[in-house]
Amino acid sequence: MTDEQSTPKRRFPAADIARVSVFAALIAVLGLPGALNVFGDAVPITLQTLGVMLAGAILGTWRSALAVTVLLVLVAAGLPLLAGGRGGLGVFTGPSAGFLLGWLPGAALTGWIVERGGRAPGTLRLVIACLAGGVGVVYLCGIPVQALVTGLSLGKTALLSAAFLPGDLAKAALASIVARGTQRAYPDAVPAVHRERLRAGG
Ligand SMILES: O=C(O)CCCC[C@@H]1SC[C@@H]2NC(=O)N[C@@H]21
Repeated sequence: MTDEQSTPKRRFPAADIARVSVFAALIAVLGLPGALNVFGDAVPITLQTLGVMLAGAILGTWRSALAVTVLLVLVAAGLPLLAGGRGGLGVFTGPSAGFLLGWLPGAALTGWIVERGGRAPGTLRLVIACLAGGVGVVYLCGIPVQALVTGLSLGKTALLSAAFLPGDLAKAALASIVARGTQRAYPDAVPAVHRERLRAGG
């Protein structure tokens, strides 16, 4: 019997715990440059969305969702891990709460598209994934909550959120380039389901 046959497969190997922790930490570190508040106190421009896209694109669906969950739990517990050194339960009732919570499904969808979505070749699939998850889903969760909390109309809030687009498009492009480089340099670091596609040239 080989070692592989005799050792029971762990549901969550140490390497995955390490990857999830590293990306939760990366999202936190990307908050260090600070928050740019273009609408007074409402929703800041932050580099942390780059970390969310990178987590989805490199870790895949479940691991990226877990990385964002770890970050959000630490934030809820009061750690000042959001851009500008914010944390605590209050941020989940503020104008940016929907965006913040949207990071979770946003990262997961990014990962899902990278792992399983469509037939688009590697880099294009990464760009589509980052745009759909890291921008589309995050805005879909964020804009209605911001409208509700601020009392502005949905249309006005959506219009205001257009200010995030140039930065978020640049982050999606950067995340795709970095993720593609990571896939090539460390094929064993990407989720198994996606590794098969990479081997097949996807
Ligand atoms: O720090 C927070 O309270 C959450 C910030 C959410 C920022 C949103 S995410 C999408 C959009 N892009 C940005 O750079 N900022 C907003």
